[in-house]
Amino acid sequence: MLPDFTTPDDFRALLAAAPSPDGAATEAARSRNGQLTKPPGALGRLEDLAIWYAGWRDDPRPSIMAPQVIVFAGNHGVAARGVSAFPAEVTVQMVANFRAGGAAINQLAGAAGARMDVHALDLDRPTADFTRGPAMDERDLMVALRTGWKAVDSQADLLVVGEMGIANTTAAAAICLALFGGEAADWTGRGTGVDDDGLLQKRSVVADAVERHGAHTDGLAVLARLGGREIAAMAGAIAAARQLRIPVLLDGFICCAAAACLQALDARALDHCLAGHQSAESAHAELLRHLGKEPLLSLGLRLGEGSGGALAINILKAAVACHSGMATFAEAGVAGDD
Ligand SMILES: O=C(O)c1ccc[n+]([C@@H]2O[C@H](COP(=O)([O-])O)[C@@H](O)[C@H]2O)c1
Ligand SMILES: Cc1cc2nc[nH]c2cc1C
Repeated sequence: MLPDFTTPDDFRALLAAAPSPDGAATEAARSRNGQLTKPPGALGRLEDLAIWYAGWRDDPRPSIMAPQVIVFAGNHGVAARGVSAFPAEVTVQMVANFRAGGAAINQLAGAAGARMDVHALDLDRPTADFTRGPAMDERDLMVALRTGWKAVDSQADLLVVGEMGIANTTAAAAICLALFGGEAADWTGRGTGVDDDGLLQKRSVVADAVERHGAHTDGLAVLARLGGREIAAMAGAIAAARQLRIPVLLDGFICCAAAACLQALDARALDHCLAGHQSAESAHAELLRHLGKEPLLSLGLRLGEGSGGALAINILKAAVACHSGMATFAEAGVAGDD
């Protein structure tokens, strides 16, 4: 059962008390892996993926039958500052496209055998322009966090969270600058494809925002001041998945910025997460280094929507299928190496 929360302190307490992978299931999976009909280590990273998954699911021989993809959408006041190649109306238009089945993520979730849910958060009430004040007040932050928290299906066995929000690469860059420091240019990329002038404008908006709000180590303060509703909802969903022992495949730059806010709250908060892919958004590689995550895929995607996470479901499914479905040396009558 998923506990509920109402205040930021409740949320912090839940994160601090979140479950860890099961040691006995991990060890049993490691032992099984050593008996499978292949030279030791020959399935490379797939072996570690399956053992990791087994530990989180508390099942030495698991399967992935019910992956869930959730796309959260939000609108950003900072979009009015000329930081995106596309107008803010695209957010609501793409939500209609997700619901009609016409977006890339519909196809990628389908190809991975995942159910897909879409949550649009108050699209007609954009967050405040964070160069002028906090993007969200505490109430808005808690509503968005709880939307994400409650969106996770407790019966899912793998989760991908994705987003749609024009201007949200600006918010994600500001979050990274506030949490990790450096220069605005280090964290600011082209998003949907701004030109050179747009990139300069975006960098100055990111620098202004962090100058106004200051660098912070508190993940909830950073989420409220510089984030957005879909970013907070992704953080809520990732945190809920941990409570439910549902492993998570992280998506691109914005998803990982949401995850970074959780990591700032608790160093172990992302232990149940893997990086699904490395986005082409220029700062994603550095963000993944800060999260200590090695991406499963690197295909030049810079779409968001959960696309890279959804693609990676297929890799994890394949790893778990090998682990749980292969014969052991004894079962197959194949001579071992001893
Ligand atoms: O996931 C990524 O790494 C990623 C990189 C660039 C753009 N996006 C998507 O593009 C939108 C944000 O881009 P922008 O230029 O409006 O900030 C938002 O809807 C994201 O889903 C996503
Ligand atoms: C068309 C379009 C689709 C998207 N999907 C995620 N972000 C997006 C941004 C745009 C502009």
